[in-house]
Amino acid sequence: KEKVEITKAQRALMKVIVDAYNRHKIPQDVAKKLLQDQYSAEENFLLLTEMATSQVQVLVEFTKNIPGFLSLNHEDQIALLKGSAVEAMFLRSAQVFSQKMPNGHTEVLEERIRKSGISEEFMTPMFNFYKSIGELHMIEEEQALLTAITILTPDRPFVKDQQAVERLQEPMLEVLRKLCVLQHPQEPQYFARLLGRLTELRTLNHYHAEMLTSWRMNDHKFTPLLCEIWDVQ
Ligand SMILES: Cc1cc(OCc2c(-c3c(Cl)cncc3Cl)noc2C(C)C)ccc1-c1ccc2c(C(=O)O)cn(C)c2c1
Repeated sequence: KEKVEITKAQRALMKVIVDAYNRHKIPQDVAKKLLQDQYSAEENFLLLTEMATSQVQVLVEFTKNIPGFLSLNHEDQIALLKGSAVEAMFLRSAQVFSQKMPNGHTEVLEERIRKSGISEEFMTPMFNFYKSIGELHMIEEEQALLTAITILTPDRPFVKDQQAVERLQEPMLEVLRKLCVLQHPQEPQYFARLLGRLTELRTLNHYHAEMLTSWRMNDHKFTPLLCEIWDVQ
């Protein structure tokens, strides 16, 4: 039986990531807007666009706190953010869903997503993903590390120095592997299940590109920040 122990250095790395993850969240006044009572498809789209824009800002701040990220080549920093934004946002919105947000936000959020001009064919994989994340009952350390690992994916488009990104991602994967063994001793496959979610996330990129196209076809406007990070307009 392998004796798994998280070293002091690994615990320090985990603390930096979790603190950054907890520090950077969508401001409450933005999240609260979900509860306002207009429910038209237009209103829902505008609210979700505001959420997404706020979430991108949160994501950029979180990423800047990942040890070593700011030492990467600047173009690679941009390539990693652009390449991982949708996945990190699906991961965050899935975690928010499964945490059963306070006072019924979850139902309201689901209602707004279902009525924002997203076609049925994208709803199913999206809510299946939300469900599969919910079933994992991740602790916040796992959520924070999984988000950092998603951002530090070396084979994003246009990344020049993939080895430099691998050198940052590998220690995160090792800490997460040990954490999973310690947190879920009765489930040796838990770490593999977490990594399986990252594969599922990649498929959502494809659906999301189609969602953007169909929104744009119906003349929906995005914010400058979303246009920049998602290469639209
Ligand atoms: C819930 C959502 C949706 C969202 O994006 C909304 C969108 C998406 C899309 C879709 Cl629908 C689902 N998943 C990922 C994408 Cl990226 N694709 O396009 C859009 C807009 C532009 C219409 C962005 C962000 C949040 C979000 C994130 C965190 C929190 C949070 C907390 O951290 O405490 C509290 N609340 C209410 C949150 C809401």
